[in-house]
Amino acid sequence: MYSLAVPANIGLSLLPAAVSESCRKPHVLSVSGSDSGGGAGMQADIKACGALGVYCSAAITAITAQNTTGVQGIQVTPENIFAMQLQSVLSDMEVDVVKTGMLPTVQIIDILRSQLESYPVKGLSHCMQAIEMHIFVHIILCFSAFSENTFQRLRSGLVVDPVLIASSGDCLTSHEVADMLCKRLLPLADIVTPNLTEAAVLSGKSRVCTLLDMQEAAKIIKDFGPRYVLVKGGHLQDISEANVDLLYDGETFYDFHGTRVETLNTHGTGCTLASCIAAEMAKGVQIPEAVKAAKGYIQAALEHSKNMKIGKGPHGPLNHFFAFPEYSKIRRHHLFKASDLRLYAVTDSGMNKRWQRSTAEAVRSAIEGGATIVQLREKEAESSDFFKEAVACIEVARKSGVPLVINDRLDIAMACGADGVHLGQSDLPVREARMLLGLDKIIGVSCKTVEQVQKAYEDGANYVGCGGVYPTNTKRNNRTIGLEGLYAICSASPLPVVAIGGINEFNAEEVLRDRPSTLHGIAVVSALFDKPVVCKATQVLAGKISEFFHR
Ligand SMILES: Cc1ncc(COP(=O)(O)OP(=O)(O)O)c(N)n1
Ligand SMILES: Cc1ncsc1CCOP(=O)(O)O
Ligand SMILES: [Mg+2]
Repeated sequence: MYSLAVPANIGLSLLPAAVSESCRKPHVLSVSGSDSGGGAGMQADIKACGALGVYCSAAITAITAQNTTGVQGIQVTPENIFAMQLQSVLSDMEVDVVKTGMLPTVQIIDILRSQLESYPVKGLSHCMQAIEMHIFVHIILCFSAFSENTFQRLRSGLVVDPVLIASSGDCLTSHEVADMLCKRLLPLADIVTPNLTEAAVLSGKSRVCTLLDMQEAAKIIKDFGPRYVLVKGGHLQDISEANVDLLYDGETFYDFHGTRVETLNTHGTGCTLASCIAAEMAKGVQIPEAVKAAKGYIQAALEHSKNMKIGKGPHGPLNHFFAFPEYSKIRRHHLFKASDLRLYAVTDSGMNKRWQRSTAEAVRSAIEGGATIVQLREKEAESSDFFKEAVACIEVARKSGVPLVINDRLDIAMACGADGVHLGQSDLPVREARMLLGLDKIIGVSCKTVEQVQKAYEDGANYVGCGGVYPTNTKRNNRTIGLEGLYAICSASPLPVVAIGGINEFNAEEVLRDRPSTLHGIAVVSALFDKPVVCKATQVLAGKISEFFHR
């Protein structure tokens, strides 16, 4: 089992990541009920996404009359206008992730399912194709494991919060609806997020009240087809286990520990958690990391809401915007963002020595000039020297909030507390590196083929380094794949890609002009470090590439 303590400030650290320079906003479509009290449902979804810098559109499934004392009334949205809301948004706007909340009737679920088939969101188109392919391959290969894997890994873009019972205890839907949810929606879902009561309903168990029950329920729910099941243990009987959420991917259970916050202002935490997961996914974050980030946000929101007084009832709402006044003061934590790849500086001590500067000085200059991430690449150094250099460079990078990763050497990365590691195909396997580094750290992988990219994705990498795009003297005996090779990989990649190899201020435009959407930047060695003034060289390159990231 994978154990993860969630630091209370992680939500805060996420917020600046939301202040994106790119004009295209990650987009979540919330399909949920309206809460007149403003604490849960659609209102919570929009606030949570907004707080994380993600655009949120809305298809309202029902209008509820609610306040801090409970639910006073429910009016289901007429089917035609519900369908029209979905159609309006999905036909016009680029939705990254659909997040569902209250789905009050089987008709509403049916409409949603068929609209998702007509207007597949990012990843769901793959899913639909994958279902067809799955059925086909299933027949051909007689239910082989291959077909199942193919089916599983091609999905993304749907978060299902199975809102069956309100936090006040009010029942919001019927068993018939729960059944429909399992059969029609869960097979499409990336993740489903039941609390203990919902996990019992979905799994058909009479009660889910221990960690073992949670595991059993997760396994049963997984069989309906979602890629991940997150059973939320907020109300576990055993107080020592309370606040443990279990994430299950069909093989491994990941447990996420939070610290209990003594507060009654908990209305809407389920909706908020699922929305945060959807928001992080919309930014390109992978699901286990999205869950961790979302838990961190909830924890911080609970902390900051405990003294808030809204309404006379027992369950007040969260303050979703707790960190806004703090915006300017918050230093970015190194939760990976694809935009970090924009101008990726890879050091070379040989070059820096030739120009008579230490690696730390070179890193400082590259960051001053606009490098967005730094990789320390030492092919010859003794471990002790590499470690010392890494410590010095991390000190420099931390001051500016630019992430720093170590090339090849997981041991050095861990020992010096770097933000991550960049691994080649012959280095330690990514899956093992992820187990050792945990979910917070960045893992990049060098890939030259679509199969390598797919594996990197499955094993938990954050990004892919792809090249050599052009011939280079910096890395000998390295096959050049050209722009076509790069773009072929980008178009098949579920991960953000950075291009590397022979890129400089003269050809960067060519690489980025018609870039596929998964190509998030360029990585360079000699174009920065084989120059007399690193800061100037970085500024020039940053200037050349900036226009391609302001669409
Ligand atoms: C961003 C980035 N992409 C690719 C590489 C190459 O890594 P690898 O293939 O392991 O080769 P070495 O750099 O270790 O020689 C990279 N370093 N960075
Ligand atoms: C490390 C690496 N991996 C593929 S090409 C390359 C070298 C890139 O160096 P340069 O930017 O000087 O061509
Ligand atoms: Mg390597």
